[in-house]
Amino acid sequence: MGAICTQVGVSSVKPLPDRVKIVEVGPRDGLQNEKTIVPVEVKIRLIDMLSEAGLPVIEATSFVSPKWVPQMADQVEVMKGIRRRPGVIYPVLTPNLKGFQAAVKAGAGEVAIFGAASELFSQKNINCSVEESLQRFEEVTRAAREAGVPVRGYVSCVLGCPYEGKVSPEKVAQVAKRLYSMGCYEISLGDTIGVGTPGSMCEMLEVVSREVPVDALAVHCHDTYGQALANILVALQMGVCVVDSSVAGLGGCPYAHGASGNVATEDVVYMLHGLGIHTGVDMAKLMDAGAFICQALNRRTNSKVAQASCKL
Ligand SMILES: CC(C)(COP(=O)([O-])OP(=O)([O-])OC[C@H]1O[C@@H](n2cnc3c(N)ncnc32)[C@H](O)[C@@H]1OP(=O)([O-])[O-])[C@@H](O)C(=O)NCCC(=O)NCCSC(=O)C[C@@](C)(O)CC(=O)[O-]
Repeated sequence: MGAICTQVGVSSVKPLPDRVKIVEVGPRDGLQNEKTIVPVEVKIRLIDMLSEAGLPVIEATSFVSPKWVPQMADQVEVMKGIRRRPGVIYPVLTPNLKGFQAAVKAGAGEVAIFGAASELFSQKNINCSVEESLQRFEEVTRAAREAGVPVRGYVSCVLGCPYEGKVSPEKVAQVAKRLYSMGCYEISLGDTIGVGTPGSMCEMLEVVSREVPVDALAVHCHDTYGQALANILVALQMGVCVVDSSVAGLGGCPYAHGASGNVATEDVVYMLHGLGIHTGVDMAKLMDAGAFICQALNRRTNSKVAQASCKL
């Protein structure tokens, strides 16, 4: 794999972008796995602090079954309680038509559908095969088109699966292409369990970008093995300009046992600003949001930048 990637890397390295869009997933991916129900006022306050910090996209909640993910059962209250800042997008997860209809009714202006490149993960996460999930997503994208609602698509397990192990880049490309063809404007490639390395990220992106234009791709890295920032940097070098992250590094998928949090937004912003890349994010306000949610959860931050700043 190393040899393949060295070749790919040389031919694919692009100048770093001037600007990167950060998709903040903390209120959804960050909180969905919390065992104790987080009060709705805390979720609303967190989302409002993140919008005040300049995050352009904040994934607010999920319209999934409350039996599957009890932490997201207050989705309607969250959507009604947030102070919508002009220009900020607040997407929500919708696994099927029922979720889509509920999301629109609650005022969602954008939704995300979430598939996987692994059969077993798809079964555990949304109780259906990959093919069945794509058929459900066709229904959602059709309804979304009629309602004028933009749809983002996720592919999970792009660099490895907690149940199947290695996942082929070709399978990732196939699912990403289907989501893109059905109308998703952006495809977020999820390293759900954080096992990827710059080598496997590079190889996967090379294969996927043959099927989906690179400017429609985002990366969504969990930091289980401490590789997330390195993987993001490689993705930027390959032309990706959209990065998902979670304030304070909160999170993990309830159906991906052992997966740690997403890469911390503070750490991504620190790296990007250090590279001279514009994000529109105010680091001080972002740190306040991280401190707020860590205090509310009685949790130490997973952000290295926030940890270092506390020592100053
Ligand atoms: C997809 C289902 C619903 C299938 O679940 P199912 O049990 O197969 O669904 P069903 O159609 O047989 O319905 C069963 C019950 O669920 C209800 N139901 C059905 N749909 C909905 C809905 N939308 N909202 C609310 N309720 C719903 C439905 O009405 C029924 O209620 P009952 O009659 O028993 O009272 C379920 O498996 C589910 O909700 N899964 C969600 C799992 C989830 O949220 N996982 C975490 C997000 S993915 C992730 O974190 C990865 C990501 C995106 O971050 C990227 C990465 O890191 O890789």
